[in-house]
Amino acid sequence: MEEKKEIRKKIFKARKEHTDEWIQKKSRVITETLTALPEYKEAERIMAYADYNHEVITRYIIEQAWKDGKEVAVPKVFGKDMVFYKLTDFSQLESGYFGIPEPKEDGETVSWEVAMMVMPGVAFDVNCNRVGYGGGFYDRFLEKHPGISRVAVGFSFQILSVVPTEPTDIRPQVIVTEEKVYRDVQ
Ligand SMILES: Nc1nc2c(c(=O)[nH]1)N(C=O)[C@@H](CNc1ccc(C(=O)N[C@@H](CCC(=O)O)C(=O)O)cc1)CN2
Ligand SMILES: Nc1ncnc2c1ncn2[C@@H]1O[C@H](COP(=O)(O)OP(=O)(O)OP(=O)(O)O)[C@@H](O)[C@H]1O
Repeated sequence: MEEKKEIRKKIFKARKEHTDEWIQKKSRVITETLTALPEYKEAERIMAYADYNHEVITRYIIEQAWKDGKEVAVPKVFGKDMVFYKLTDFSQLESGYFGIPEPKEDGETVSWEVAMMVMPGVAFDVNCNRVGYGGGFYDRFLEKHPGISRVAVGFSFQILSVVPTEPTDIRPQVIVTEEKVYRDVQ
């Protein structure tokens, strides 16, 4: 099995090689599939992320969630933790941790009742294991909030047959790619 470091390197390269147009087109397809899921329909608030560097674009999901009357929040990093602030307009984002767009600090935080998390990731496998940037931010956050439903988004080139796991990993229950929906059966 490949090490996480090598996996990250390989996927970052693949992400760079895809054009903006490809990333936009497939992100729209992912949005269509994600917003048809029961997890999305049942959620009153969507805990999204603000994409950078050819991650799945979340703008379309966020816009749809606003149209559907859902509350939207995105994370800001503080030390080893993330705080989710309510997002009502993209102008509330500024460049933050490692250049990731983050909400300004004076925003309103949200509750995590009846919420769905849109999880980013670098690589996944068919059993819904996930490799992120290596900060452990999502594992730490989700450990404290087990009631939040977990839906990851990624492109099909990010799905590998097996990725390394750790005991602290918290798997998404669903992964949506432009080609397929993976559901955790374990
Ligand atoms: N858009 C987005 N926001 C997010 C995440 C994410 O995956 N995507 N996170 C998910 O946890 C958190 C930030 N986590 C991060 C953890 C480490 C690095 C980091 O070390 N980046 C370096 C090196 C990358 C590498 O080569 O491994 C860099 O960008 O230079 C970045 C983000 C919260 N916000
Ligand atoms: N609940 C937790 N409590 C303490 N440490 C944790 C917890 N979850 C993960 N960690 C630690 O965080 C580090 C990074 O974890 P991991 O490689 O799984 O990150 P990742 O899922 O790739 O990153 P991210 O969630 O930020 O995208 C590991 O050393 C791991 O032991």
